Amino acid sequence: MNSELSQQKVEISLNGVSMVFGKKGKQVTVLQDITFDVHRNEFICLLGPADCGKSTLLRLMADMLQPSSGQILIEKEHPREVRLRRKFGIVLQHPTLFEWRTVQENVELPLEVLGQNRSEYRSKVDQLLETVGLTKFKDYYPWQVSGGIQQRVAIARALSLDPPILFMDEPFSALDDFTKDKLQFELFEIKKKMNKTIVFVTDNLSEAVFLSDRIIVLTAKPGRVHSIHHVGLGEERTLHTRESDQFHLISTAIQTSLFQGQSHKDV
Ligand SMILES: Nc1ncnc2c1ncn2[C@@H]1O[C@H](COP(=O)(O)OP(=O)(O)OP(=O)(O)O)[C@@H](O)[C@H]1O
Repeated sequence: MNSELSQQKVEISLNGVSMVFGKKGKQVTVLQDITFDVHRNEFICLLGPADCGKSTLLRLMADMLQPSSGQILIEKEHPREVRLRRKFGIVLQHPTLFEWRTVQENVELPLEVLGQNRSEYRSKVDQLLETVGLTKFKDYYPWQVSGGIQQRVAIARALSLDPPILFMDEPFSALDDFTKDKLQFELFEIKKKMNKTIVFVTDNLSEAVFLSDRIIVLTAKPGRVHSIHHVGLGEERTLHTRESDQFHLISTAIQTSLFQGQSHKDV
């Protein structure tokens, strides 16, 4: 571990986490003995081949599933406690917005459900819409805006209660390359501005390198931690980041890990 990282507070810790599903009368081990920490304000990507258990791992962290063995702690508590205190937000591949509510009303929904007073949260929501670049779309309905804008709405909604942690499951995979690049850049800026810890699932190497502080490379079935890579691109990401020597260097190293992780004999 580099010394800068060792000084940061551990926010999420996974210790020997395994997940076994029963499928057609058979037990299938999807994740095996997963151990790593996520530090406060870190951007971590879970990267691995299709079907290696990335989404399952994210769902375990978000208390949507319980591990078959091992332990997950967030701020030293069970994910359930943290979920009940609404200390994390979740963004999935498809934004699942309410079609009959405007962009602003979709973003406000979690605050409304909690019974908060609209006059008190309005200025906070306005600020959030500004941060994620949605101010000019706030009175539109989801069907009137593009897929990229819809996903921004889902991100803003996940941030509406100002949780310190964001779990994101392939949120940009359904978008075209141009929109994807734009949203990756914007997400990096949002993370910096709002000081969030982000755990992001992807099978896109370039996306993982562009966004992350560290990348956890998982092996093919069962998913295990093959290697953990410090990306080392610093605090600024620009249109030229992908052209840098460091970007190519780290991408090549991760590509090798992914390749090795496909074949368990090589791990
Ligand atoms: N509730 C469940 N019951 C049984 N099997 C499941 C369940 N959830 C996931 N699986 C299985 O776990 C395996 C891993 O799925 P998961 O979605 O976590 O992989 P992934 O790496 O995110 O895949 P992809 O990149 O293709 O989205 C799959 O074979 C899937 O069928």
